[in-house]
Amino acid sequence: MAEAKKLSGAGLRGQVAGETALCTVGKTGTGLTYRGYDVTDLAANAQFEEVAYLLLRGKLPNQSELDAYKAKLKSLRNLPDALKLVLEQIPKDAHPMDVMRTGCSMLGNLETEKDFSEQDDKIDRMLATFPAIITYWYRFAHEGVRIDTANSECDSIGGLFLELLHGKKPSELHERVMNVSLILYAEHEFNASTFTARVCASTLSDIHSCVTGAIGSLRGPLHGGANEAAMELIQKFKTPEEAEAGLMGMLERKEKIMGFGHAIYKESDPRNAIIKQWSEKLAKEVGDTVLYPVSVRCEEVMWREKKLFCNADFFHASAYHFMGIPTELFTPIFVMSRVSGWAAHVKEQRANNRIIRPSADYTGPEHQDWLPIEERS
Ligand SMILES: CC(=O)SCCNC(=O)CCNC(=O)[C@H](O)C(C)(C)COP(=O)(O)OP(=O)(O)OC[C@H]1O[C@@H](n2cnc3c(N)ncnc32)[C@H](O)[C@@H]1OP(=O)(O)O
Ligand SMILES: O=C([O-])CC(=O)C(=O)O
Repeated sequence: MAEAKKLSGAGLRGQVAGETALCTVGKTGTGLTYRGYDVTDLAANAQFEEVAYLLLRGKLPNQSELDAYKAKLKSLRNLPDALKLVLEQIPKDAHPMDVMRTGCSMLGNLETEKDFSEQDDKIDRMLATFPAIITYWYRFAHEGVRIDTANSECDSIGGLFLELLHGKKPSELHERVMNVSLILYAEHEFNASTFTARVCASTLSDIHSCVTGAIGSLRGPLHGGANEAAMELIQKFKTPEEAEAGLMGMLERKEKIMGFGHAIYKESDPRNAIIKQWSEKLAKEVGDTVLYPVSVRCEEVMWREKKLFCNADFFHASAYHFMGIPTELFTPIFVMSRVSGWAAHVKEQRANNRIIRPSADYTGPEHQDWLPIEERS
């Protein structure tokens, strides 16, 4: 009893809460695989759509399967008018993660999953429309423009997002970085948002409810929201020396440094080295002499002082910034990617379901006698 209490009080860390064939995280202190494929190989060679297919359909697609899958996703990019109307009501100062949550939920109202035989089509529709949902709202709220989300030039989901955001086809480099980023964020075993999706799925709820709940979990700064918090941090510093002094002060005051540390990895987050390389390339492209060196110094200081390493979020901040992406849209990009992992977990849960319902150790008062209202203090 006492042991169980200690464990549940500590965020269920180290407890096995189910089975998955989708992903391994940090098996050797580091390392990340999707259905047995190393994320480093996937990030170097695959397209995000290929990885989504792998997660959702169980195998890497051959060329004709990939072509057909991409064509299907491309054909699903239009937004229903009723969804556009809802997005147009959301204020400019709303948090874009709230927009994603509402957008997903509204899509579920308009195109409800009536039974699980529809799940693949509903999932593909979410993959195809999420970049459109966030950019439609963003451009309408900030510029008063109603963008056409259905007829963009880019084939890829990452390219589509940049094209809709900036109103022009992205460079090859930027489309490639978005592709890598979406691959890195696609799946991560029983992280908080995925676990949320699985708990919801275990009640036999619909796919939009599972994903809407997961978006809510991802929003927090201890999870997906850390990429935005990391951007706010590095933007405070003008030089690596300032960054070092600033971080030392924060550590002394026992403040959390966003973008560092991990619940599972003990040595490093393998996604960091990959996105860091791309951030460096982008820094060169834009002639940055501040944000990238500041980020590198933060990494050095955190390792030297605390043996804490950058997680996937830290160098994503500078990489996204160099591509002209507003900070508040960083976490919605995570959603565009992770919907593939969430949905794959929902499918896996449904295929072998039992309602997820753990127990709690009771820590409240023992029996209390009923008190009539006039006798209460
Ligand atoms: C894609 C993702 O979602 S990755 C995670 C993104 N989140 C962040 O970057 C937020 C910052 N990081 C954190 O808050 C944590 O490291 C988490 C939430 C990721 C993991 O939390 P936990 O598993 O509870 O951390 P863990 O048990 O390893 O912490 C060990 C110690 O390091 C400290 N620590 C961990 N991360 C940090 C950090 N980023 N900054 C300062 N100290 C930290 C903890 O406070 C704890 O100290 P204590 O023993 O004195 O209490
Ligand atoms: O696994 C976790 O706890 C958080 C994480 O890195 C992710 O979801 O990508």
